[in-house]
Amino acid sequence: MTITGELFIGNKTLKGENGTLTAIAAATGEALEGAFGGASQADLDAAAKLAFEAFFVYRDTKLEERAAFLEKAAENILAVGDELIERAMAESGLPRGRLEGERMRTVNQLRLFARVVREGKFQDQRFDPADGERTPPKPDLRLRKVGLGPVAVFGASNFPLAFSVAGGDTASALAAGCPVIVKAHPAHPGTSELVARALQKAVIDCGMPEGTFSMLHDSGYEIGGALVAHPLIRAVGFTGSRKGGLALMDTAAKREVPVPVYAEMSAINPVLLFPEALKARGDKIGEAFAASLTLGAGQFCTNPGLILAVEGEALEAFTAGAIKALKAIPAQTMLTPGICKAYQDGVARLVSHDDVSELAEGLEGDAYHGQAALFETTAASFLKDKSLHDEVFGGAGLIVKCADLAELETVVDSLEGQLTAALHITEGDHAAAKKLMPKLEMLAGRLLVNGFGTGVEVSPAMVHGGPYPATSDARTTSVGTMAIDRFLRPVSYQDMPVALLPEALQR
Ligand SMILES: NC(=O)C1=CN([C@@H]2O[C@H](COP(=O)(O)OP(=O)(O)OC[C@H]3O[C@@H](n4cnc5c(N)ncnc54)[C@H](OP(=O)(O)O)[C@@H]3O)[C@@H](O)[C@H]2O)C=CC1
Ligand SMILES: O=C(O)CCC(=O)C(=O)O
Repeated sequence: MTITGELFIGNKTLKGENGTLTAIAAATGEALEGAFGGASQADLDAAAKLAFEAFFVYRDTKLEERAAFLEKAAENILAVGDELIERAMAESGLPRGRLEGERMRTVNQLRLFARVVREGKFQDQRFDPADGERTPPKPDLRLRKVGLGPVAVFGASNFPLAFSVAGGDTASALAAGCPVIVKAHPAHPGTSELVARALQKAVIDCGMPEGTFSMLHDSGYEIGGALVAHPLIRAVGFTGSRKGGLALMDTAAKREVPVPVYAEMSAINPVLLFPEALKARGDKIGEAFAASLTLGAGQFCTNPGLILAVEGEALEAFTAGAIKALKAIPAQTMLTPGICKAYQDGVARLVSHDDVSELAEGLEGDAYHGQAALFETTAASFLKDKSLHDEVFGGAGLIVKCADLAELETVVDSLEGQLTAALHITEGDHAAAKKLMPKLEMLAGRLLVNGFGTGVEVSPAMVHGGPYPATSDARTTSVGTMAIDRFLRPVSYQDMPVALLPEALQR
């Protein structure tokens, strides 16, 4: 398939004329096939108008039809074939195996939401009958949840498939009955085009209203901001930097009618190593940590960037295991030259920090590669300098040595909201771990034992979220079936004649 560089506005495609964006090969910095035309305000208005009109039809589609549409989208993505993987590899620098896995995660995520739609429980229908005998008399009340309206989705740079055009935000919004306008991420515009074509075809194949899906490219910041500000947009899904998420939250809050922005932003995902676990298998945990830290060049928001443990011989065994493993890990291509530069700057800040020691580096690589790095500091230094709490997006980890478990708890208390917190324990650590549980529940959206948070399972019981700044709203998740709740709101019907009730509430 030729990459046309076009915008997807409802069922049409057209070349945007508001500047041009070029796709860059992550490994070489060279231009790839396709010049992508940036959307204008008029293009955005056209997509938003179609989405708003489509909403009134799409929200009332039969659940079976909506589910079949999501399944068709999954089928069409698979039908793009290897071209999708090849293009995503070139644009992101991520390896084939990872992208093939990510494609199946994306497809299965759409299929999972199809099952959620078919089941219908997300509508949360409630019936509370009238009671005229009660004092005061009680009205007949019925409730169901409805879609919020058109949703803007910002694709993520680090997951060109599972968190982008047809990723979790899009799948959950479409499942909720909300049309979607995607702002493609400039790191993978060609991949975005191939997926957008599959989604647009699914809309047409399944006879969904035109405007159920659109996708725009932005040659600067202008259209992304204007999309969030657009009065016909009713919610926003975003995965990316804290700076970007905050800017979009600010735009949404300043609208005449503010709308929710579900932003998944930065995290350093603390890993707590408890004494008995360290004694039993410190070196093995160290090796596993090095592997998780450097997965996908460390470009995961769930990356385990912070190790907390009590200093001593057992911690040294962990550190030795991690150093040995890390030194053998090849540098990997990073997603974009900009992300690579930000990573190198972050590492350089740690290298030159007076209170931080560099323990090891991974193998050296080429210009656009991220070289893994491991650092250590003391709890006192970490508590003193808040800049050490900042995410370094990539394969850099920081070990914080604590005098005892009480000091480790003080460090936990000092942390910002996180996506995950991992505990490495044996049975002998249970009492110490249990004591920390209430604090950890306050800290993170997902608590996990004897593992690392990278690789989020798409499940009904998953929370991929957490207190600010991990996300903009700790009550939600961006992965798993509960993600649908972000794009729904409840409506109550009081003493409504049956003829006026939505079909699902007529009984
Ligand atoms: N924790 C995490 O999960 C992740 C963190 N990051 C962090 O983000 C850094 C940059 O990566 P990137 O993925 O580009 O993330 P960004 O947050 O910079 O960008 C994400 C998306 O939001 C858009 N955007 C950002 N700021 C604005 C704004 N003010 N107005 C309108 N649109 C905006 C971008 O558009 P455009 O680029 O067209 O301007 C892009 O489409 C990384 O180095 C890393 O630190 C990145 C990915 C995931
Ligand atoms: O670990 C994962 O599978 C998902 C990570 C993620 O959401 C992200 O890096 O943006």
